[in-house]
Amino acid sequence: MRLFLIGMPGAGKTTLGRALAVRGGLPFRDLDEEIVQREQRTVAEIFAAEGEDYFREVEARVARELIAEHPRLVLATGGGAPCFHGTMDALKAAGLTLWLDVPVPELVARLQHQAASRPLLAALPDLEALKLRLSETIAARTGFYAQAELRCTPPACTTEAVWALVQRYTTTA
Ligand SMILES: Nc1ncnc2c1ncn2[C@@H]1O[C@H](COP(=O)(O)OP(=O)(O)OP(=O)(O)O)[C@@H](O)[C@H]1O
Ligand SMILES: O=C(O)C1=C[C@@H](O)[C@@H](O)[C@H](O)C1
Ligand SMILES: [Mg+2]
Repeated sequence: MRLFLIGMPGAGKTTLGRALAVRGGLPFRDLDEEIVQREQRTVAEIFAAEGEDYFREVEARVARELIAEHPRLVLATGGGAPCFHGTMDALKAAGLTLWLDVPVPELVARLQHQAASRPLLAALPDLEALKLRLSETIAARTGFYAQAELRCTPPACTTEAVWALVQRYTTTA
């Protein structure tokens, strides 16, 4: 089986994805990390040198390559990945999608010290601006994220709770 974790930056896709892969004995990949490896530069460097459109093209291609390479997979996607180039449809066609739906105040608490390394959150003057940017981004993306078959929201996004959700879905679907 393939499980795709989607959601906002800071939602915990990488952290939970790794743990779920261990729990289920499945290979784990992180889409941002795969892009960085293949491009030999950071996400911030790609955005700065090539712009967002280029990043979205690479992201969409690498997502499809990972799907083709891995019949069994837990994939932590990038925050914007489902929203460009039909990738949400590609994920849904290839496996089970799970939306980590984390409220804005929690995202702010997690991201306030990390925003500088994230191109779409960098250069914001203060916490209010970060909050506004995250709220606007969620509003624009919810139409994609909400297409996921499964959704969890804290405090129910623990490894065991989500693994049980996945098991229930795969044995009844
Ligand atoms: N369940 C959790 N409770 C509290 N903090 C968490 C939880 N999961 C992750 N974090 C923290 O939130 C931050 C973001 O987590 P993580 O990198 O897993 O998110 P992500 O969704 O992969 O983000 P990105 O879109 O940037 O890749 C990290 O500092 C991580 O330690
Ligand atoms: O939310 C986004 O659009 C992004 C999230 C990160 O995972 C990276 O994919 C990149 O910084 C863009
Ligand atoms: Mg991540």
